[in-house]
Amino acid sequence: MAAAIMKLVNRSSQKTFMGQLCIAVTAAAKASTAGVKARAVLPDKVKIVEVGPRDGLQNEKIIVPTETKIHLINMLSEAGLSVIEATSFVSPKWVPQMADQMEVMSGICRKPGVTYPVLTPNLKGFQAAMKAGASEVAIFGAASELFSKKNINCTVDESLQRFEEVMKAAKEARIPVRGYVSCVLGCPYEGKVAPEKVAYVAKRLYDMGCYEISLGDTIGVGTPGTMSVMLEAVTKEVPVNALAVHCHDTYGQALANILVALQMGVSVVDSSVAGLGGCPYAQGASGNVATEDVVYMLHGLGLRTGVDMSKLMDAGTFICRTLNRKSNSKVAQATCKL
Ligand SMILES: CC(C)(COP(=O)([O-])OP(=O)([O-])OC[C@H]1O[C@@H](n2cnc3c(N)ncnc32)[C@H](O)[C@@H]1OP(=O)([O-])[O-])[C@@H](O)C(=O)NCCC(=O)NCCSC(=O)C[C@@](C)(O)CC(=O)[O-]
Repeated sequence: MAAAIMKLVNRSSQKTFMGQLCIAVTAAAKASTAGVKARAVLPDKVKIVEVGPRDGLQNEKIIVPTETKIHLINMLSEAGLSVIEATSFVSPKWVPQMADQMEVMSGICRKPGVTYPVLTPNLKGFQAAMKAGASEVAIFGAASELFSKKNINCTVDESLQRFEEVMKAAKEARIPVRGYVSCVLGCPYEGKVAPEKVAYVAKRLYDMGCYEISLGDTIGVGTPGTMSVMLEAVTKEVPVNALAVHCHDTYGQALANILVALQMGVSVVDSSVAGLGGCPYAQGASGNVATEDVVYMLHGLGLRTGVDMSKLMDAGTFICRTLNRKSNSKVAQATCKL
């Protein structure tokens, strides 16, 4: 597949290359997964869910000042991102980096038309999020028992029971709820994860009322082949227009995996500015795919995102300079916006 792609690079403009890369990736996915049908047509608009301020920053070793978080979120909304996951209402003993949830929520400049979802693992988190004025929340489960235990200290079925309580309260308060399924393409503790288990958890979250299910390759081990097999299983249970993909880039496969998901009808992509992040309960997992790289690919494919690349790059530069770290975005590296 690499040779085929290089051939295409040599004789194509960037836009044509992206189109042809689509075809090459589809061919590879088809070859490795008998029976998988990729859609010929890509969505014309893709919603990006920016998770940098939460998924990205939760893993930073040094506590990031609240003012920095607020400034980053405001820069991201100015860049045209319409969904920015702002923080999480989890136990500060488990994730100290998110202990300033209240201050972050009260400090950000809420731009009309932008939503700022927050993670809520249980009713306590949901109630705190309501006090902070959150207008959307996310519950987060896993397709792996061991990961569930390490991340939220309960089994998958226990977590689903907790989420029912959150859903009930959210319905009463008319708050939309997004659902996450972690470890959809592999688990740091259990290894392989069955696509049927992913489909089971995704369906449970969808049936209890989540309007969107984000499928997380938490440790970034997926490939276009495993992504298409997993999506094939999940789309039998959950409508594709209610799915999002959330790819970490540990093995450099995230953009290819996203492309396969788009071809299979997914039109919501999670990403993190400057590729910040990792999960504190998944050692060795790298950050999310960089938002800059996703936007570059999508715009190259002629798809609309509503994101202003230049302002997005400024947000990436700001957070990298402030944290004194190198951007994981290839686009930022290529254009020296570091
Ligand atoms: C779920 C719990 C709380 C269970 O933790 P627990 O210890 O089992 O909870 P508990 O109910 O026994 O309570 C223990 C203490 O925590 C407090 N507590 C209880 N709930 C809350 C709350 N909501 N907010 C604040 N405090 C809370 C509670 O009040 C009590 O306080 P104490 O009496 O000891 O002083 C804990 O395991 C936790 O906070 N886990 C969060 C882990 C986390 O945030 N992980 C990262 C996010 S997931 C992720 O990154 C993956 C994702 C979404 O990005 C997708 C992907 O990449 O795959």
